[in-house]
Amino acid sequence: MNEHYAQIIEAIGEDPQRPGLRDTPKRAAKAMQYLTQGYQQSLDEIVNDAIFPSDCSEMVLVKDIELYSLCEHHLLPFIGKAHVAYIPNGKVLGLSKVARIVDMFARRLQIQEQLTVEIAETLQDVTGAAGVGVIIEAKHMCMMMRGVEKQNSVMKTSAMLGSFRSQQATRTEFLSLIR
Ligand SMILES: Nc1nc2c(ncn2[C@@H]2O[C@H](COP(=O)(O)OP(=O)(O)OP(=O)(O)O)[C@@H](O)[C@H]2O)c(=O)[nH]1
Ligand SMILES: [Zn+2]
Repeated sequence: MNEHYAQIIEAIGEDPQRPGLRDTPKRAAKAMQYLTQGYQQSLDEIVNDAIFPSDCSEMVLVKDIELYSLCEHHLLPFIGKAHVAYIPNGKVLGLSKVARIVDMFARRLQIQEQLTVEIAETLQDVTGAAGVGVIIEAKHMCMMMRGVEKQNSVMKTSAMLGSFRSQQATRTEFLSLIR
């Protein structure tokens, strides 16, 4: 990856040998590896068996989980928040693991719709929940720094599974809790 970044720096008309840029390919490669570390992670490792028996059957919501992802079309960041809720069905998941699941999928090349669905389906698989709801609101640098250059538009996506899909009351509760 270092070599490729050096080529990109050259291709934009810069001198990869000038002092300020000499270590840039290495740094950029390291940063890119960090931003896409989700590919190296496995769900088992992330969840680490932090699934606990519980009688709770009320909604669990983790709101305002910040996320940083990369749009797969331009490799530019999209940045925002995820709100993740589920209705337990005999088991609850360690609180931090919800955010870890968000990060595992965000730290990949993504489109927001796919990211939203992947988080929802994974939480469903891991917990066997009666229902899962995920909403992501994000700003896309590819729409702000370039292209159509809209600074205030926010993309909102949702994925509703199980009772979040079939029961209006559950969906309404979720939406009112994140408001
Ligand atoms: N649905 C969806 N589209 C996205 C996402 N991130 C970026 N895009 C869009 O992907 C599209 C790619 O369109 P193209 O016409 O192939 O690329 P482009 O010429 O760079 O498009 P512009 O951004 O309109 O200049 C653009 O409309 C982007 O806004 C995302 O998460 N979800
Ligand atoms: Zn983009």
